[in-house]
Amino acid sequence: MCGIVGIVSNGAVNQSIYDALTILQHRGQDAAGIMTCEGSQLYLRKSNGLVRDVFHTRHMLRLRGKMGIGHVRYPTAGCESSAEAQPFYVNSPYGLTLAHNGNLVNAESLKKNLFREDLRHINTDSDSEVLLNVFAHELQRRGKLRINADDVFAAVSGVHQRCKGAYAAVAMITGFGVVAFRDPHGVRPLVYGRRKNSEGYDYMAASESVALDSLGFELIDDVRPGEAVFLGYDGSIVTRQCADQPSYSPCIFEHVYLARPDSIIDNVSVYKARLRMGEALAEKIERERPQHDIDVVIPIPDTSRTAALQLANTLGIKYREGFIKNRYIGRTFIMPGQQQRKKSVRQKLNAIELEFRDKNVMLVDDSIVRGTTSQQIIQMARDAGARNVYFASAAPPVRYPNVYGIDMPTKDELIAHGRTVEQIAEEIGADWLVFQALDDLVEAVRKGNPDISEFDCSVFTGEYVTGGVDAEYLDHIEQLRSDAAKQDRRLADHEVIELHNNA
Ligand SMILES: O=P(O)(O)OC[C@H]1O[C@H](OP(=O)(O)OP(=O)(O)O)[C@H](O)[C@@H]1O
Ligand SMILES: NC(=O)CC[C@H](N)C(=O)O
Ligand SMILES: [Mg+2]
Repeated sequence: MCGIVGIVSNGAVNQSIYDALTILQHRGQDAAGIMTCEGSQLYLRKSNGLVRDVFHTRHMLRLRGKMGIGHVRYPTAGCESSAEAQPFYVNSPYGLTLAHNGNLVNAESLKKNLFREDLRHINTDSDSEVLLNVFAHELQRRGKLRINADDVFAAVSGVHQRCKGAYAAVAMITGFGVVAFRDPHGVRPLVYGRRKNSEGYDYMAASESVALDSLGFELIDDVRPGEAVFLGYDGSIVTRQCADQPSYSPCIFEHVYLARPDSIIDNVSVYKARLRMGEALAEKIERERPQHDIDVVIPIPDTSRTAALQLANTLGIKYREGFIKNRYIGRTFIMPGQQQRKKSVRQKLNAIELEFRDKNVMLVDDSIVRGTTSQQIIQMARDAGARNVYFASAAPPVRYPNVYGIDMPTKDELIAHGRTVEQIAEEIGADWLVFQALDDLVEAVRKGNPDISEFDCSVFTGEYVTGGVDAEYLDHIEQLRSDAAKQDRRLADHEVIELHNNA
């Protein structure tokens, strides 16, 4: 889950793209990049770090032009080198750049085909560079010096035929426009909107609607699964369905954890979905333990707050902010290494003792993935004097790897994999553990938009909506992306062989 944005305006876009990336920062904390276009010239700045660290005034001044794309990265393929920060660039045809959220599951075979058949060289292990080159090849096949929106849509159709997996992307065609497109299952989110300018409208496509809101854009619509939205350099906008058989099957984990609560994804308010998750979980608690002795409900900040609040309301129990979050520490789950994640929980959260002493506390989190947070937080609650520590997860047990843009590729790193609920409770040290039922989670989200035919629930079920994910593939990514493999790569020297970058 990276964050992407593309803007076409009648004035400079550098500051708007920067602001949008800051708002999407929760989707990727490892690297950031902006590419802008002025006439036939492209300007790029990308590097590892948070948005505020990557772009200094001198970079911003050089990012000229009234059209551009941006990216915040949470790597799920390749390595963490700044050379794999995005946007990516390829010079032919026309000078193309691309920013991608998601993960291709057939990147390796595509890479071979690109080399053998399309005569294209890929310089990194990033699947996003593959995606860009497939798009480039499909556009090149049109064989035109001057293209129109139909050519762009035909190229997106070509991408849909060749690429498998999850991709929400913005691609910029030098001097011509920005196209935003989403894979035929719509796994990762993408919305677009407009803002009035002196001549017409500025257009923006972004991962989440909160980026539109904050910059004064009104939401037009979601980019539908398989659809492409072309934002012309001349201020025009055209949309087209480019997939033969699109199906609405977005990732449910966006609603559990990834997205901001103030976003609306596929017409579902994330905030309301989380409230409904809290309500359903409270009802399950009442069914399973009508005689419970919970004194107080305490969320584990940040993401679980919304669900925990409604859980407490439904149970009719006090809701208390017993943990205070250090606002300067980012999200721990999307940090690159387990050591860093472990250390960050303690730096990030601190208990207010009076909310715990001699009480039966119910801690609520949105999900338990590796168990890093829950293990430590339960101990902190005990250290603060809690009599009993109960734990509720607003999502079902996460038992299977994600292959669509969330970096949890190794089943053995998941605390719920191969364990019963009782065993998980023992592992994390909870006196009682309760998980949301999958049907209740699906219902909580679907209620916001009954047109969604199914959700990608693969982390809970092991069923992958796009197909193309078999045991061999899962073994392969496990070897590439386990914590141990990543640690080895981190120690290796990453020479940055890059095209021009505004350092
Ligand atoms: O079981 P784990 O592997 O610890 O993963 C799950 C935890 O990680 C996330 O929090 P995070 O700190 O990333 O972000 P938040 O502040 O948005 O809750 C999530 O909200 C859970 O608290
Ligand atoms: N989380 C994502 O969306 C990652 C995008 C891409 N696969 C990368 O690793 O850079
Ligand atoms: Mg959390």
